[in-house]
Amino acid sequence: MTTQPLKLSSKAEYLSFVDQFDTFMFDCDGVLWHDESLVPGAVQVLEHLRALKKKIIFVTNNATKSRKNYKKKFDRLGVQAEVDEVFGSAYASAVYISSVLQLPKDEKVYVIGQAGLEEELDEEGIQHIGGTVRGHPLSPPTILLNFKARIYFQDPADKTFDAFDITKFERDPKVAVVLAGLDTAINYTKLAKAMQYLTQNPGCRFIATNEDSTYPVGGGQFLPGAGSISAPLRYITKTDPVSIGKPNQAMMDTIKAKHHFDPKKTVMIGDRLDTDIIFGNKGGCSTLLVLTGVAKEADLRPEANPPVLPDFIVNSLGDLAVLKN
Ligand SMILES: O=C(O)[C@H](O)[C@H](O)COP(=O)(O)O
Ligand SMILES: [Mg+2]
Repeated sequence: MTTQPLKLSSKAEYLSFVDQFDTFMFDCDGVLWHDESLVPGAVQVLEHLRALKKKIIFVTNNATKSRKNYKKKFDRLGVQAEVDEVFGSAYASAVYISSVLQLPKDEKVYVIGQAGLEEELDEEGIQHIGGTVRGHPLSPPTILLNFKARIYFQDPADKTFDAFDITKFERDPKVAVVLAGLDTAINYTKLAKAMQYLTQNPGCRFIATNEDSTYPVGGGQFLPGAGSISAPLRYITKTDPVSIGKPNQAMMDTIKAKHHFDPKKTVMIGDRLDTDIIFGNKGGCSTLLVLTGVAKEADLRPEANPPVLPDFIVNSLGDLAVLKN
C-alpha cells in the first residue's frame, strides 16, 4: 500500500503504468460503465490491453446479473469478454453457499435480490424462494431436444405494498440461508419474511452479496446500494452478515479457483476505496483508483480519513485510450 498515490496524467505515465502489469482486474460500475452507458474510452483501453496480451478479469459487486447475463451485457455494449473472465457477487455468493457452506440439497435460500442471484443459485443446484420467483421455477414440458426454458414468475405474495399479515405467512422450515443483494423492488414484506427466517429458523445464516452503501449511476449521481438493502436486517437481528463481495476474501477465492495470476504483476482498477482498493491491497495487488464513480480526490485527503490509499489515481480509465493511438 502506498503512502502517496501517483496521479497519472501523461501518455508516458500511462505507458509506464501498463508495462508494470500482466493482469488487470476491472471493477465495472463506475469504472467501465454507468448502467448501460460506457465510460468514454474504456472500450479502447480494454482493446489495447487485449492487443498487448494482458490478462483481463472483471470483478463486480453488482449481484443483479449472472455471469452469463453479464456476458450478454458486454456483448451488447461491444466489449470483448468471456464468461470465465467475469466474477460477480451473485456468482461468488452461490459458489460460497454450495462449496463453502455445502448447503444440503434439501435446504433452501430465501432471496432478497434479482434474477442474477436466482440464476447463479440455479447453476449451483441450490433451491431458493423469494426474489423474483414463485418459490420454484415453473419448468415447462421439455421442448426442443431437452432445452428447458425456465420461466420465472413474479411472486405476487412478495411484490406488494400491502401490510404484512404474519397470520397468513407459512414459514418454510427448510430455509437455512437468507441471501440479500441489490433489490430495486425491496419492500416491507420481503424484510418481514427475511426477519422471520433469520429469527425463527434455527441456525439460519445471514449472507450479503456485498455491502456497497451506494450505487453510482453517472453524472455524479448515486442510488442506494446493496449494503443499504441488507442494512435493515442487520439492525433487526443485531448481527452482521457474512459478506461475499469486494473487499472480502470469498470473492478473491472464487477468482483464484479459476485463474492463476501473480499479485505482484496484477493491478485492481476500481472506483471505491472501501471495496475495490482494499480488495486489491488484501490480495497483494497494486491498485488504481478512477474518479468516474464513487470516490472523489477529496476523499484521499488526511482529513477525510480514507480507509486506504491507492497506488495510482487517474481521472478516468478512458484517459489511457491515448495509448491506442
Ligand atoms: O450496490 C451495489 O451492489 C454496488 O454499488 C454496485 O453494484 C457495485 O458494482 P461494482 O462497482 O463492484 O461493479
Ligand atoms: Mg464500482
